[in-house]
Parts: sequence; structure tokens; C-alpha cells
Amino acid sequence: MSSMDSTPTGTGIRPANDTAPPTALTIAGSDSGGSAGMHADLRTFFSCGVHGMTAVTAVTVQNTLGVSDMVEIPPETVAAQVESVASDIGVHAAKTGVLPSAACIEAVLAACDRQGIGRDGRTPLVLDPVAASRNGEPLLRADALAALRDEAFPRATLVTPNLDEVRLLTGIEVRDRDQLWEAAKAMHDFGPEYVLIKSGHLPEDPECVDLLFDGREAVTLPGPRYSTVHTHGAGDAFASAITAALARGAPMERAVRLGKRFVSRSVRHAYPLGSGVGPVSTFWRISSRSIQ
Ligand SMILES: Nc1ncnc2c1ncn2[C@@H]1O[C@H](COP(=O)(O)OP(=O)(O)O)[C@@H](O)[C@H]1O
Ligand SMILES: Cc1ncc(COP(=O)(O)OP(=O)(O)O)c(N)n1
Repeated sequence: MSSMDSTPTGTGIRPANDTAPPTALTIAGSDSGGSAGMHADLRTFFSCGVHGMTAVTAVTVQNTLGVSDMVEIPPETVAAQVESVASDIGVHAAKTGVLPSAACIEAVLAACDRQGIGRDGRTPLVLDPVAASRNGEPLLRADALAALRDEAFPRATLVTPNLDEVRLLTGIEVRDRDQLWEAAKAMHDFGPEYVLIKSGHLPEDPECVDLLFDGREAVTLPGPRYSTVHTHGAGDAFASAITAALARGAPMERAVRLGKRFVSRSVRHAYPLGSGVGPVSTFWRISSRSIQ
């Protein structure tokens, strides 16, 4: 798929010296339980050798049983975080997680535009359209979904919906692998450069085969399906591993393949925590090594 090699590499401001790693920014919510959101993103960036930075959008009260409350950060503070790190440190690739309101989305997009992050800038923007927790607790206001679709999607280099988000945004109910293509085409019509449809929510399928689509060609991303309930943070780990690979200069197809390998291993090494759903292990690369 030659057209998939056209992904811009983020430039931002170059690191101050040759020893500085590439940088990646997550614009996302916090998870007090440490499994999902910006916590998963930062661990993934670290595991992938990238300096991680944050623009916090919301604070969730969350544990392995679910989300019981959420406080939104004022949109202007979210935008100020983006501008602060981008103008000083530089961003080689960025990703979004929870963007709780239309006002937040508008402020983030304006800040990204000013900093050259997103579709027409040179820095790739990965948009994970997080709409709800796994238990269905909403992570955005009613007005945010339309703003995501109409304003944010056209500015994204890549969008990474799961099948619940596909249904919310397109009305398409994906029941098996053969329908991923139809979903990808419908999502691509909203304007992003690339679409990645995640297939974790097809429990009857013996494999987890995701689909990358650039508007013309599709690439399937095969992977094993592990028998575990502990998949909290899988979507965040996948999107942030892709973002880290983009920050390191990988073209899109390669970045998504690296991300898929990373998330598959993370699910394989997932661990139980609390009395609910445990996290995927975003630090599987280092967890077997001694710190002594
Ligand atoms: N049980 C599993 N075994 C292996 N990979 C999985 C499993 N569940 C999800 N994945 C993978 O994790 C990534 C996130 O998928 P998904 O669960 O659909 O998204 P989200 O976490 O956003 O709901 C995808 O690459 C998916 O294929
Ligand atoms: C703060 C915060 N951000 C994102 C999520 C959703 O996590 P994700 O990995 O996309 O999906 P699930 O693990 O919830 O299926 C969250 N819960 N909290």
C-alpha cells in the first residue's frame, strides 16, 4: 500500500540536543485507577522510548469497577497546556483521548492549528474518539459527539474507533469481521486521512483482526485473541503506541503494525487488579527485568 507511506512526520521544535528522544503529547483524561487515559498513554510512550507530555482534559474518579465521577478542565486551560509544551519543547506526534465537550474540542483544535498539529500541519494527530467507559458511563457531553465527527475528524491524521464508537457515529452495527470494511468507509467519509477500526468487541471471533483504511485500500492487522477479561486501557495503549511510532518517524502503515504488536503483547501480559477489570500491561517490555 504505497499511499500509506505519505504520513508526515512531526517536526515541532527539534530536541535541544542529539541525545533527547522524540516527543509525544497526549490530550486526554486522567484515570485515578492508573489503567486507562493519560496514565496508559504515558506508560506506553515511556515503553516506546518517547518523551511523553500531557494536556489534561478531565479528571475521572475511576477504579477497576468503573467511572463514578468526572470533572472537566476548563477548555482554555487545556489549550494552554497544548500551546505551552508545543511552543517550548516541540511535539513530534500527538493523540487525543477524552475530549469532554464541544467547547473543549474547539479549544484543542484551535491550539493544534496554531502549533501545526493535525491534518494540514506537519505533526501527526491520532484521534481516539473515546465516548464512554467500558461500562457505558459517558465520558463526553451530548454536544461533543457531533463536534468530534464534524470538526475534529477532518483534522485527524488517524482516527481509532472501537465498534461501540462506530455504532454511535455511523449507526453501523458491526457483527463480524466482514463488516469492518463497511465501517471503515463510513468513518473515512467524515474526513480523516486514515481510519483504524478496532475489533476487540467481537468476542465470538477467535482472532482480533483490526482494519486500517486510507480511503482507497485496506490493510488487515491480524492478531491473536487472548482469553482475558483484563483489557482496560487496550485502546489507549494501541493509539499511544502508534503515536510513539509516528513520533519516531515511522510511516502510517508501519506505525500501526508496531502499535498492533505492542497492544497484543500488552493484552497477553494483562493482570488482575482490584475487584473489577484489570489493565493491559503497557510495561511488558521492562516488567520482567530486575530494577536491582
Ligand atoms: N482479548 C484480546 N486479545 C487480544 N487483543 C485484544 C483483545 N481485546 C482487544 N484487543 C486488541 O486491543 C486493541 C483495542 O481494541 P478494542 O478493545 O476494540 O478497543 P477499546 O479498548 O478502545 O475498546 C485492538 O488492537 C484489539 O484488537
Ligand atoms: C480517562 C479515561 N480515558 C479513556 C478511557 C477508555 O479507555 P479505553 O482503553 O479506550 O477503553 P476501555 O478500557 O474503557 O474499554 C477511560 N476509561 N478513562
